[in-house]
Amino acid sequence: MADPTSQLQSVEDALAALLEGVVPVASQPLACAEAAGRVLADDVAARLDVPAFDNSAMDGYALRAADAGRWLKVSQRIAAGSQAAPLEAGTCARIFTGSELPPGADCVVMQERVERDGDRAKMPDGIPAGDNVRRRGRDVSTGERLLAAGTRLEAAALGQLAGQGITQVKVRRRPRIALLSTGDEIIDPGEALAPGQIYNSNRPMLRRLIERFGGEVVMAKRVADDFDTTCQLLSEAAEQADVVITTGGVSVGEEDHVKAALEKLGQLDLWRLAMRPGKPLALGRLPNASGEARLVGLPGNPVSSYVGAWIYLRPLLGALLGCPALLELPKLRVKADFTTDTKARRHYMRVDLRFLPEGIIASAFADQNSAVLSSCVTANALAVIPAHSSVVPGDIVECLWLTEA
Ligand SMILES: Nc1nc2c(c(=O)[nH]1)N[C@H]1C(S)=C(S)[C@@H](COP(=O)(O)OP(=O)(O)OC[C@H]3O[C@@H](n4cnc5c(N)ncnc54)[C@H](O)[C@@H]3O)O[C@H]1N2
Ligand code: MOO
Repeated sequence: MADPTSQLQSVEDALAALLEGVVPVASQPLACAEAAGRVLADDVAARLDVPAFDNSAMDGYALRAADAGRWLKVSQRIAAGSQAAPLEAGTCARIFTGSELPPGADCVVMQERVERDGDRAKMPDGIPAGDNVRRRGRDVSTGERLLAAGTRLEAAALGQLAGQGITQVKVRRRPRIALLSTGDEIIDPGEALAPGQIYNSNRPMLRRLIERFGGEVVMAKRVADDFDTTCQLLSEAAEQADVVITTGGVSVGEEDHVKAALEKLGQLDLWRLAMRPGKPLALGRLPNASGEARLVGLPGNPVSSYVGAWIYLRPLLGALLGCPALLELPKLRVKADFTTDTKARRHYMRVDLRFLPEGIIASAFADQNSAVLSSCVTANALAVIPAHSSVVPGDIVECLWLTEA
């Protein structure tokens, strides 16, 4: 009998097939106030120097370094937001953090180091020129690239845009995702559970991951275990979405119709992978009015869907968004505290990375079965255990950190 693992495809081949020919989706102008989490479509150039003028890093006194060590008259007070007058020779200026440095001054001394007597102040010795001065353009110079195309607009990037007075940017539209849940046994929370039925845990789980990866779910339907219905809903989904995701129905059972429907309507690129969980995962294309939608057929077992989403949907959304940070999960090499061995499939084990003073330790969830979703709830990484290998406590394993970008 033929070895059932002999035709398994590698994860690398599957990723290459999945990303082959994928181009970023169209862009749209969007108010910065609405743009958190979105991906920049174009580079953004700085239109201002930041800081816009030389200013003080401390509350204290501005002076010429050459006047250090002397009693100086306090000739002006420069509050933040006001314009400084040139500094008269042999005097100092009372200044505050962020206030403009007066022309002529070249350093600032913090007030704790200064003795004050009426309108005079005693400066400490040996203040180097430039001390406590934040030079114009130190952070950003006009014309330079402020943010690169493909940047995900998170907190610091939104701050950078606001710092330039920018109110609108061009972002990629959110890739549209259709989520089809196959299986006659699947019902939605809120409905009464009959014997043999189970609730649809994959749909809300994948919806959340898709949102974290920058996509939006435009269609979410259940598909009965029936070939014609599967064909009809796959066609409908392909018209509405950039990516059609199915869960379940990709294995070898008589009620598994996704693969056959895909072969009838479009093209099956790849099926059956040398990974655990996720062996029956199917990748393909469905024609639609604008060309084609990609199909990712995730296995029904919740852990297989969850892991498949991190390994395949995250990079696919990265390619559709033109966002390099989403293409690959960050890798860490850390010490394992568990024992395992693998057969013909690479194992993506759900692990908890514990950040201890002595280093990072990967602890594996005890039950790694692909139907046990509890293993994903606290896992913050996947330990990648190569096929035909074994691990004992203390071994170094490669882990993929489960972070959205
Ligand atoms: N004879 C074989 N049987 C199976 C094989 C095989 O190689 N030969 N592979 C097994 C592996 S590995 C996996 S993974 C599963 C995946 O099968 P399907 O993708 O066809 O998924 P289903 O059979 O439809 O469902 C599997 C399992 O998951 C539950 N499920 C499905 N959808 C949901 C949902 N939305 N929410 C919660 N749970 C869901 C479903 O009830 C089943 O228990 O096939 C093995 N079999
Ligand atoms: O490939 Mo399956 O996902 O191991 O249960």
